Amino acid sequence: MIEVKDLRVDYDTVCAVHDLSLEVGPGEVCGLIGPNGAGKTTTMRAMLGLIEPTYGQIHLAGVDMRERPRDACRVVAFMPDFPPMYDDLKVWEFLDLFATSYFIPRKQRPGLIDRSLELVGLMEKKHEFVATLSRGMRQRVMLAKTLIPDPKVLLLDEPASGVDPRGRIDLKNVLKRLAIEGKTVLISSHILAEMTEFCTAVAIMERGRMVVSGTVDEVRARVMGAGVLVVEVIGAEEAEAEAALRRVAEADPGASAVERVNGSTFEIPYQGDAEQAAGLLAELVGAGVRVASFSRRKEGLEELFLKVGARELS
Ligand SMILES: Nc1ncnc2c1ncn2[C@@H]1O[C@H](COP(=O)(O)OP(=O)(O)OP(=O)(O)O)[C@@H](O)[C@H]1O
Repeated sequence: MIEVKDLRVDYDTVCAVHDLSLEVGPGEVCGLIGPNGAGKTTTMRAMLGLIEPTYGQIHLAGVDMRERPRDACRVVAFMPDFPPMYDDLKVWEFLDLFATSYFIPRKQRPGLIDRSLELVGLMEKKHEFVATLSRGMRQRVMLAKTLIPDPKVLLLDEPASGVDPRGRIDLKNVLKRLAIEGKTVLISSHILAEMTEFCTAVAIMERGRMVVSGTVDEVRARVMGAGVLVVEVIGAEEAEAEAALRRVAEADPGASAVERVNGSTFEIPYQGDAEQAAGLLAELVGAGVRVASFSRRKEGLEELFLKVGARELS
């Protein structure tokens, strides 16, 4: 678990992080999102104990980074965006080198190396030279290296940059597995669209401040307000269907006025959650509305970020 409270970091005359608070729970993958210079790297460096904050509290898996930095460093691992790699080593040798530097006894190393290679889906490359790997594979080897000491908290700086779509799917699957194992993952990025694929939570920063944070759905609801239900009814009974649709939907406390977007397709601004939307669908069908399709349209993080940015600037 990551708990940051009222963090401030100054570089001489520049205040890079202002009174920032953030909580990320176990099993969560949180995207730390912001434009260049927002303060993402500074926040991560403070969390790793590499920069002394001006003030503020940082707890990683319950350990106070400022009071017990050595213990905190044992529970956290970091993957930088362009990590140095040793091309003339084989993948397993590269991992063995790091396992040695973590003081892992020789007998335990092969098992740990295999486990982390399996987690990132690169077992078949174990005996290949690092030089022969693609950018995406190198990222995954770095991730395997980061996983060797079995950290509870992972900080990943731009892990998807330069990785092709196949590599991103692999990364997404790895992150899912880490979340299932109960790890707490914080990923910094300014590639917003990709974060929608990877993250269960987001923390949006601008000019050193946290603009909004929470699970993707919470942030979406807070920033964007209602989601929208898109309902298509079968055309033949359109007029009747429309009347029934309006009657049922407008009685639902989560719904606002029904709007026809074209022919037989309607949009309903909707505050309710998935459970309530399912209830509304059942009611529509029960009232005889012949529903051809029913979906919840959610805004992507990119729209969210634009909206937050616009609000911040206004
Ligand atoms: N060593 C430093 N000395 C002085 N100012 C710095 C230093 N490092 C960063 N800054 C400033 O602190 C602010 C936050 O920078 P930071 O690198 O944390 O942002 P970022 O969100 O990680 O940006 P990017 O996406 O470009 O990596 C910026 O205004 C930057 O110019």
